[in-house]
Amino acid sequence: MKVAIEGEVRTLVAVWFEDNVVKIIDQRKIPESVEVFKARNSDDIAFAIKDMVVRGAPAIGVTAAYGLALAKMNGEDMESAVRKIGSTRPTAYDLFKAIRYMKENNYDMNAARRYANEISGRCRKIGEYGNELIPENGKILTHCNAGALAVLDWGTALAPIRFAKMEGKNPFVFVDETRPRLQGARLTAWELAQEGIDHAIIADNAAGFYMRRGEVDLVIVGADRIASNGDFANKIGTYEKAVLAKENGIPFYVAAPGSTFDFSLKSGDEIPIEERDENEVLFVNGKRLGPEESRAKNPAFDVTPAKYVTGFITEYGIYKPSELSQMKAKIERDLFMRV
Ligand SMILES: CSC[C@H]1O[C@H](OP(=O)(O)O)[C@H](O)[C@@H]1O
Repeated sequence: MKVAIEGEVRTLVAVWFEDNVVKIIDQRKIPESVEVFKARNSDDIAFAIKDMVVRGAPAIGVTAAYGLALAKMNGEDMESAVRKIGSTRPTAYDLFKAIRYMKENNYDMNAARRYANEISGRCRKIGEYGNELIPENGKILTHCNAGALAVLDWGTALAPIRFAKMEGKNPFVFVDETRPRLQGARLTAWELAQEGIDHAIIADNAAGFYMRRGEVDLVIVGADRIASNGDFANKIGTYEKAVLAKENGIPFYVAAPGSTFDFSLKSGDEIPIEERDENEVLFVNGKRLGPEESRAKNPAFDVTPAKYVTGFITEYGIYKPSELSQMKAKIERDLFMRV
């Protein structure tokens, strides 16, 4: 996807290292503007992840990788830098995978670049495999943003849709707006519009309406952490979409690279769920929605049991939840992934 960045038309990547700073597309500003947040140290990196300047499991991992390499370049105390970045957001497993990878590779900038390139290439494979699931004129529902902005360039859930578009299959996407931070309406819709992929933003509450009317061929979502048994955490609201898909006999797929799988967890009950500031729910664009007296609850993710998952689209292929042990074996033989 080509966009104007700092006055120059270039291929969009969510985060990169340039001019001795980590440059991050500021996702808080899209779709009004495309602005670059410049991180000069680990404090800036931690802020960018926590405040969702950058978000999306793989993109958080890549940002952490570049951020730790930057910290080492700056001569920072690395234990402190790791602690700061590692304590930003608890759910996305890619964050912890990236930290382990960088530690094993002495926080070297070339290792960060290698991490980024590996994630990008793996998500391209997700696109190739997932494309096989999309029929001609296929209608796909997705939740939140699992696109280039959540990864680097291809995305995860949007990667198969990009391949289907390139292959002339004319896909259509139902884009859940995804309250409260509206990653669907703001980010997924923006990515699809940039690439001329036909889509419609829908209220989160409207997904079941279209599923029951038989207008959705399949659901593809991203993930933040996937447990050994195939339970997975993803943006709040994913669980109810999965239940509705099963109720309506619609295939439900989860697209994620190996860096999102946490085989140390037996089930999704063990996945830490981030609670975010209540004001993300109480306010939209600075305007309070409810009365002053009202409080809000704001879990950023929910866990979907494996029984609702048709398959996981990964760089190794497509696996049913019951086949994840085969994928675990592949990861254990994968020099990059097995950290
Ligand atoms: C490709 S991972 C994207 C994943 O991350 C999002 O959460 P957040 O925007 O809070 O980082 C959401 O769960 C997406 O599916």
